[in-house]
Amino acid sequence: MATSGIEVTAMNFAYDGQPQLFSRFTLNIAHGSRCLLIGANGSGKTTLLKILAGKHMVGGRDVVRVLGCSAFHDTQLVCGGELAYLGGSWSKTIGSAGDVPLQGDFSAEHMIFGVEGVDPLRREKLIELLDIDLQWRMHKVSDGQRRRVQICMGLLQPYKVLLLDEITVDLDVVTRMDLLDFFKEECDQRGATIVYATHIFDGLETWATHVAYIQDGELRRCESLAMDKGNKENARL
Ligand SMILES: Nc1ncnc2c1ncn2[C@@H]1O[C@H](COP(=O)(O)OP(=O)(O)OP(=O)(O)O)[C@@H](O)[C@H]1O
Repeated sequence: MATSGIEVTAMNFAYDGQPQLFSRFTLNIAHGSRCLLIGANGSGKTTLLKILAGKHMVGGRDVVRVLGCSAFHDTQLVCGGELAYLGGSWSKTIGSAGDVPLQGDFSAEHMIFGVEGVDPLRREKLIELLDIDLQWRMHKVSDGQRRRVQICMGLLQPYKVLLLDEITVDLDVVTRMDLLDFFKEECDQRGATIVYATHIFDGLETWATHVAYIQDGELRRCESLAMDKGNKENARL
């Protein structure tokens, strides 16, 4: 069964009062791929992921398509958990104050078990994988521990498309590798599609199936890595 993954067609985008960041930008990511999104600081990776996550309205319904639906207009994609975005710091937007870090004396258990309609086995697996102590108080843990709870919550629903923006940056090496293995399993077993923006390439040479390289809002390269397996070129990602 052929299912569409991510399709961006001739997309134009600029932040208010800024020059055009994406101009007639086109990208196709096949269903079931693990695509690395790479590029220099400011090249547009986060912006692209947020657009794919339906956080910005860009053009009409046909410009940014995820799983055959419009990323922005078809809100059931995000509400139903099929399209998930994990990135940035854990914050909430408060009116004119902008993004304010999440504060408050909550336990990890309160946060994780607060997500409704979750398969308990999947939840158990994630808690174990991320080595989370349910008694952690969220305002007293390290950045990496807080990040693990954030990742756990973001993965509780079995997404079909997962957009990751540098989320493994605070994780220790072992947890990062375990998580990458979990993502690979999710693609192989459930046909999930993952786009992962990162600057840390350790262990990704054989993990990724595709790489997309953007420079100043332009797609410079988008290709399969499968043919290159074992090729030293990949090690220089
Ligand atoms: N909210 C915003 N308003 C205006 N301009 C923005 C905003 N967010 C990002 N930009 C600009 O858009 C461009 C792309 O930023 P973006 O965050 O997408 O890059 P990036 O590739 O994710 O960078 P990094 O690797 O540093 O995370 C940059 O020039 C940035 O200054």
